[in-house]
Amino acid sequence: MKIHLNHLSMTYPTGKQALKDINLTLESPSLIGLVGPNGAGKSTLMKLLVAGLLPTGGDIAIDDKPLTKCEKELKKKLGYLPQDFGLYDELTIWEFLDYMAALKGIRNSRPVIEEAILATGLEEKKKARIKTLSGGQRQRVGIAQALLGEPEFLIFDEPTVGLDPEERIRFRNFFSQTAQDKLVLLSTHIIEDIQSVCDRLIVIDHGEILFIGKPEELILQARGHVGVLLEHNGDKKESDLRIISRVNTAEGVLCRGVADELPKEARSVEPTLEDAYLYLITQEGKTQ
Ligand SMILES: Nc1ncnc2c1ncn2[C@@H]1O[C@H](COP(=O)(O)OP(=O)(O)OP(=O)(O)O)[C@@H](O)[C@H]1O
Repeated sequence: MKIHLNHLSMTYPTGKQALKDINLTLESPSLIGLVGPNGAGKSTLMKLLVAGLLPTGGDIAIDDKPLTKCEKELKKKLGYLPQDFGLYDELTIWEFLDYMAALKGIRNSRPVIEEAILATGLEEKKKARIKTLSGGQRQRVGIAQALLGEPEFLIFDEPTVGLDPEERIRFRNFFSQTAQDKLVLLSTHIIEDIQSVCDRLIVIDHGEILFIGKPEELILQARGHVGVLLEHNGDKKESDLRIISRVNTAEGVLCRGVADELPKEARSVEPTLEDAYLYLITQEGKTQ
């Protein structure tokens, strides 16, 4: 499956331009991480991809056909977990998935539902009412409904929000397994979630793409721009380093930060993906 976004723009009726001239090709199989700060335009991009919104400029092509001409076909191949996904509290997991399968037009839904329940580890809970589930279990139900009918293209908008670290690890592994033969697009602002699993990364901010490439390529861009320095007790030095974390140590507070040019008191360190992402975002902030 190949999805091509051609000069895509979206301006809401309020006048807010949420996406500006996006050009992008997504191809299966791959697991693509879409990252950006709050309000960057991630959800808008996902809604356009599922034809939940119509772009105000440009177009989207699915396997070289305009999305406007193959919306039905796309919906059959699509699994989508929106950010604000409502569940029917009074239904059991099974009943809810049965209902979603009917909406998707899936015939003989029993084996399909069983498979989605198995994939999300919900076997023991399948007869439980949704209102009795934990946040992580509810999120799993959302993912299970996206998986119904073996979709080729999966979109998960902030799937790990509100989950505990253990659940997040479980989901990460799950996404990388799922993406082996599909196109999976995962939006998040938690870099850790995509660090080890995505083969491609798209960073957006203020409706524009700042980076497309492999996570290692983003890390390379930040080499020489990430440093640490010790802040002795009570001595908060003014520095050009934009601090991104502080850790208490026996010698004082160890600050980690990014800068175009590292101050001489800072020691250069190997960037993590999160450092590299924050460096990119701060660079962009300067040109705004
Ligand atoms: N229906 C709407 N009408 C007007 N403006 C909107 C609408 N939906 C989103 N926006 C604005 O468009 C911009 C992009 O929003 P979007 O929800 O796509 O960002 P996001 O990256 O998904 O953010 P978050 O991580 O906070 O969900 C924001 O400034 C937002 O306020």
